[in-house]
Amino acid sequence: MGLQIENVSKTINGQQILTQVDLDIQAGSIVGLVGRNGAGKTTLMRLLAGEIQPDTGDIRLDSADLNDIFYLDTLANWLTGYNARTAADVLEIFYVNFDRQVFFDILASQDLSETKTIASFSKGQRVLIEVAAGVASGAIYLLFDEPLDGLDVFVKDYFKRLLLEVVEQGRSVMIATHNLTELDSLADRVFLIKDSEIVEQEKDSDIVKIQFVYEGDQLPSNLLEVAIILEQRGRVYLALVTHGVLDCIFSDYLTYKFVEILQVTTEDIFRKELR
Ligand SMILES: Nc1ncnc2c1ncn2[C@@H]1O[C@H](COP(=O)(O)OP(=O)(O)OP(=O)(O)O)[C@@H](O)[C@H]1O
Repeated sequence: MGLQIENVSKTINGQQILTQVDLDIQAGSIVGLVGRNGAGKTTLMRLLAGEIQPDTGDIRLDSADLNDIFYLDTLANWLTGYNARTAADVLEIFYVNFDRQVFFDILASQDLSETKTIASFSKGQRVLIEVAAGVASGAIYLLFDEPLDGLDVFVKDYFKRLLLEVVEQGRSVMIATHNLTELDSLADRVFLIKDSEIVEQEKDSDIVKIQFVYEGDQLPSNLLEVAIILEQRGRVYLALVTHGVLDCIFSDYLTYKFVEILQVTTEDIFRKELR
């Protein structure tokens, strides 16, 4: 069950964008897609939505119906000349299960007018209209490119609640984002695109984030070789290490003091993988 991508590669204008990508999106899950600017996140979404074709590989959908995927390519140009009512007329054509009531209820809950031209809404409000369209579309797979961009904290909270409702219905969401902190509280799985390849970020990886005070003048070279120092303030260090290194640090309690283990975030992994 789900949406499966197998061995997908894509070249655009001679540039290898994606190489042998394998990914599956299970029913009722939220998947995060991260990577540096230009890594290929939007390209992957366009492939999933059937807007462009892979050079090699397969994209398989359990229902075999591409209308089960909701994706709006360029938000800036999307239906901006319409208002919500006329946009709903267009969306109904594309998504056979589009539910106008759900669409208008979401807009009303956020005080967004049905008759105002979409172009005249703020950036964050337009994002919300896109999300409302996705939820109301009835599509099983919702692909959102930077949906957290420009949302204030209250709208973000509302967005998260909407996503949880979507997931409870057995539908799935893919979010491409640079907002790694928000992803931690949202995504069941996170995939990183790096050098045109995709890697799932293991939540239970061997990496540990620690904060400690080092009493010596300079961190020893054997630690520098294996640790990633995220931050240094005076003698206080924030670092990523493996469990094995942690054991050595704990055994040297005279020079390493106040060692505190902190939660590893997606942002930490991102920094580690891409440095
Ligand atoms: N139509 C196109 N013509 C030429 N190059 C393209 C085209 N579409 C994408 N690319 C290139 O493919 C690469 C990946 O672009 P893509 O938009 O998928 O990246 P992204 O990860 O979404 O980036 P960002 O985080 O900046 O939005 C970039 O180098 C981009 O220039």
